[in-house]
Amino acid sequence: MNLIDQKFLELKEQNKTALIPFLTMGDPDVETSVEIIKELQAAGADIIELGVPYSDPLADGPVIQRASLRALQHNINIHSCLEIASKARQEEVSLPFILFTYYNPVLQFGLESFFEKLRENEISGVIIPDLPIEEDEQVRQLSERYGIHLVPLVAPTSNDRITKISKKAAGFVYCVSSLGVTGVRSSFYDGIDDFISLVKQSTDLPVAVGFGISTNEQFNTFSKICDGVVVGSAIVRKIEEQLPLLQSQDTKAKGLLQIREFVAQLKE
Ligand SMILES: O=P(O)(O)OC[C@@H](O)[C@@H](O)c1c[nH]c2ccccc12
Repeated sequence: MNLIDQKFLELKEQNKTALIPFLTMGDPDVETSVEIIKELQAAGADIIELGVPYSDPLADGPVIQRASLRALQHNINIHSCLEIASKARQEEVSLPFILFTYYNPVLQFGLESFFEKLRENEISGVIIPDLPIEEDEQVRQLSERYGIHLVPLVAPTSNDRITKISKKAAGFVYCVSSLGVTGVRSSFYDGIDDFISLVKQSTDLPVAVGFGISTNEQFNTFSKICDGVVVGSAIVRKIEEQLPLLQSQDTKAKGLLQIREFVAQLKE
């Protein structure tokens, strides 16, 4: 069974909601990303979105854009992200991984070898935000052949495409809570409850929500209506704040602890 399916089943039995952190791989470097992933597991994360930095992250706000720039200074690419995933596994991280990447790096890598490598490195899912369902047939066939869940995004403006997207979904359906780009928010799309219930009616798969979520209160609010909550920018911002501590061996542990404590309180 795919690790994502297994995780959602476990959480459903415990009547719990998945905490799904996103972080930009290689920010600030490969070794630190592996250490942060270990902290996320210790903090109670359930599934991790491993973000592949990209030069033109059109759906990302300033926090993730800055993280991508920092990572790209170290020439982080899909190969490095696979290396990070593999090293995290060697360090006893057993959580399901989802590779989050824009489509261009996948095309550069080669579609078939991309999925071969995902399977080799025990990555259970992939999210490609700029691959519309109308153009994803070849990617979908490969994802099914290699047993990697191609997790779709639905937005409040998806309307009549929600059913079409949900029918082809695998793993879970990712509801984007707001229009615009990623980034911490204090309010969300007006009518978000109706939007999420519409998505839940369109699929038997788990439904997760993301975009803008940064506090324990917001996590608890969404956990009443969703099976998973994605938190990206707030965690990437916490990493950014800790960079001075993370970059020195003497203070690295303190910086990692700050990240772990921030993530742990989201789900308390
Ligand atoms: O950063 P936020 O506002 O917490 O949203 C999650 C987001 O980071 C992550 O899922 C993601 C990162 N880049 C994206 C681009 C499109 C959709 C989603 C994403």
